[in-house]
Amino acid sequence: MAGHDRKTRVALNGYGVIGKRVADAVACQDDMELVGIADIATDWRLRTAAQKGFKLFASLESSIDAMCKAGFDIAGTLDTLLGGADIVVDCTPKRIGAKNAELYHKRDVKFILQGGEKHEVTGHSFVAEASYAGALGRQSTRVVSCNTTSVVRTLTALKHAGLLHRARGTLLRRATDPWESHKGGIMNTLVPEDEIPSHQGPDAQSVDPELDVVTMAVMVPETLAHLHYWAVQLTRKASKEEVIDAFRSSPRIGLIRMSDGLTAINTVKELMADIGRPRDNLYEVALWEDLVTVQGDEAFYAYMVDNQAIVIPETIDAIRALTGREKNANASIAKTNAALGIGAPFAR
Ligand SMILES: NC(=O)C1=CN([C@@H]2O[C@H](COP(=O)(O)OP(=O)(O)OC[C@H]3O[C@@H](n4cnc5c(N)ncnc54)[C@H](OP(=O)(O)O)[C@@H]3O)[C@@H](O)[C@H]2O)C=CC1
Ligand SMILES: O=C(OP(=O)(O)O)[C@H](O)COP(=O)(O)O
Repeated sequence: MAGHDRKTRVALNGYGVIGKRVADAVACQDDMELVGIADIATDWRLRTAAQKGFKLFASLESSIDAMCKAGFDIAGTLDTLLGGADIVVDCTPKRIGAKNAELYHKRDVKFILQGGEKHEVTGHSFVAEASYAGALGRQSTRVVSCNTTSVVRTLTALKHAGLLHRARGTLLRRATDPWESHKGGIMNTLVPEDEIPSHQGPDAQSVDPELDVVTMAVMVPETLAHLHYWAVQLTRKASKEEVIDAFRSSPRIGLIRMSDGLTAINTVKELMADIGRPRDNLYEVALWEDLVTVQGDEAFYAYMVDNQAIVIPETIDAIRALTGREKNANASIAKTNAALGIGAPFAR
């Protein structure tokens, strides 16, 4: 904590799929303190937060009564919470974050939005390995969506190796989050996204405008994770080993092998459960090393994206970048990775 006499005080707004994972990740950083959680929920979801000892606040004045009636000890409103925070991580549902940004500006507090919001709301989009330096000292940034994060991580690895010319990817998107599969899932169908490119390609360019990337997406009837297939035009003829080495150089890409029995997305999730990752979180892009195929100057590969977990380490790094607590991207990435055990289960 050189140069800082106390921990960064982090507030969280929206304790859902992403928010609860961010809260746990903040709580295990030695340079951060989770000062409270704001939400509007009145059911079991917030009760688990209370049981963990997190201080609870009401995101909306209009929710206070219902939250108190539900038995929660509410310490105040979001406004009160912001008063004691250096930065707020907004993990509310799509488009609510953009509305909340007005309040954060008014309160002059630093803030992070998630990938459901547009780039324009913050004017900066974040993936640690690609745009950390640009976030230093800013008031706000947007951690891009799960699929977009994976696209930027993998293409940045190829770019850093001098191998990336242009990339075209097909994304098989999980239909809904597991805990909501009784509400919003699809069954016995495949649903193509209604435009090409799907949003992830342009979103990746909001992080790195140099990327020549097009994405197409289809929703599939499962809830475990997303699966990507990529065809990449390289800058030159290369060997399979060069392409694999490029991916290996990223601290947040985990190489897995079909030949090791990791033949499907459920087996990879089982591995995460077996090694004791909280909520079976797979923070890394899990890329099949033995599927990587290179023909002349073209590379083909596939990987898995745990939509619920991949943006969590990015959010932790974004906190250090905005607050200026750590100026060096690699140092922040290494610190976050160590705290969350990222990289350990994968062969380097
Ligand atoms: N789910 C995913 O896989 C991923 C999501 N994202 C992005 O992360 C963000 C959060 O998504 P996700 O975690 O799935 O959302 P969830 O719906 O799981 O969680 C949102 C939480 O915020 C609460 N909430 C609703 N309205 C407000 C409000 N006005 N103020 C405060 N809290 C509120 C919700 O309560 P209630 O349910 O009662 O409304 C819920 O507890 C979105 O931008 C999303 O696009 C990014 C990557 C992956
Ligand atoms: O950020 C995500 O996906 P995306 O990169 O396809 O936008 C998450 O899987 C959430 O997607 P959702 O909008 O289907 O809930």
